[in-house]
Amino acid sequence: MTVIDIPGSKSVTARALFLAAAAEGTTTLVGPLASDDTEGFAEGLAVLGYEVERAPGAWRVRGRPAGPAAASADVYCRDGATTARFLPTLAAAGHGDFRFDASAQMRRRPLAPLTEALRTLGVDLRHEEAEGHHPLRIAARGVKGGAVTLDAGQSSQYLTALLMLGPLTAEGLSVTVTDLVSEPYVDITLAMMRSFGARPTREGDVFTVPPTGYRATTYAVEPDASTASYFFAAAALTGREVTVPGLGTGALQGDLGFVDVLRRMGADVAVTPGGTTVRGTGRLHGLTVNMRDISDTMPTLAALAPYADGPVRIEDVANTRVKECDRLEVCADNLRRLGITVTTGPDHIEIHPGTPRPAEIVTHGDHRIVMSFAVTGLRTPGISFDDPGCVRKTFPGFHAHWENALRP
Ligand SMILES: O=C(O)C1=C[C@@H](OP(=O)(O)O)[C@@H](O)[C@H](O)C1
Ligand SMILES: C=C(OP(=O)(O)O)C(=O)O
Repeated sequence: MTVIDIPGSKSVTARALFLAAAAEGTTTLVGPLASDDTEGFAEGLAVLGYEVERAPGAWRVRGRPAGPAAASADVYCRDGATTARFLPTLAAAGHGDFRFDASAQMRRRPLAPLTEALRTLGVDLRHEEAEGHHPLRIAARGVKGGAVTLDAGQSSQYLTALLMLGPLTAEGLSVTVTDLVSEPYVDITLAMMRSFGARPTREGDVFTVPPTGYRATTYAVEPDASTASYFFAAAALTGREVTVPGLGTGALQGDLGFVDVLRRMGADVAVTPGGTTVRGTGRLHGLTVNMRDISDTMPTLAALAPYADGPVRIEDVANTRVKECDRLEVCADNLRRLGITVTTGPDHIEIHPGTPRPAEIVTHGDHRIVMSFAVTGLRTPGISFDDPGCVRKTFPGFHAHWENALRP
């Protein structure tokens, strides 16, 4: 049995940083993820004037319920969509003149439903270049609150940002969603807001958040379930048994549901209060699966799929086209480089069984393309990457960890 220590969840760390910054008192995050995304978030907070202390394994944030200490700031959000969508929303609740920018990759990713909702709530927000994209400027004067309608069919992060803003408004917030992807991420948001003393509620498509503010706490960050998916897929492919402690029945992250896909394909899976174990059985069946809720694991499955005994069809993942790259086409293109037959449609990908041949994977700077095709590489020697270092976004130590844990 191989026990794998997986770094902290990116999604949980980003939310915890927002909530800690907005809370009354000082919060300690235990086991936060230290990676480009989350360090970028923490540095963004520091530029806004929050006190953030980062020691290995524990980060402390002194909350400022009134908002950023800086009267003006220029914040660079790097590649992180959580940073690029959550931080401007936090700043909007304060008072000051703030500019936000991001990497070329993040500048291409959409923002409009969130920034339109903020404007509806009275926030003075201006896109400097392309409408609905970074860079942007906010003249923050606090947010009164009220009711907004939101299309979160492209990204749940718009809704998460607005929900986390709710307790900081003067009168509370109500958000009606007309569409919603990646719904389990919203459950993470609601659960974590409650851990910081807020009282959000949901009735169908309507989310209501009273203006309670937040209270500091000590918050333990669970391991990252999307990162764990590569190690679980490795077990299913190679017949090993892999256990990830700390990610079990009580986990917040929907991406742990990836192990249900592996179970359907033939792997043995045990999810217990202490962690999750996947054991490969030698069977890997083809299947059709809807990954709308867990689309960060679509590339993991796509990279494993050639080894299944029938076609693997992944449906309802249109929004993977607006991630770090167009993941549907980039997965298809790389699988074709490996000699595999693939078709794509607007919201699906279908991969046929085959024997991958060695090739260089074109990563488009997408960490998940590297980590996913590392799974393919366990059975196909000679797979390389044009930019292996882009794993720094969520898992800087990936390559060493992978070699140590899984190479024979
Ligand atoms: O809220 C979050 O932490 C995230 C939500 C998901 O994004 P979308 O809602 O854009 O699918 C996910 O893909 C991303 O990695 C993290
Ligand atoms: C889509 C991702 O990241 P984000 O949207 O947070 O940049 C991801 O980590 O796969």
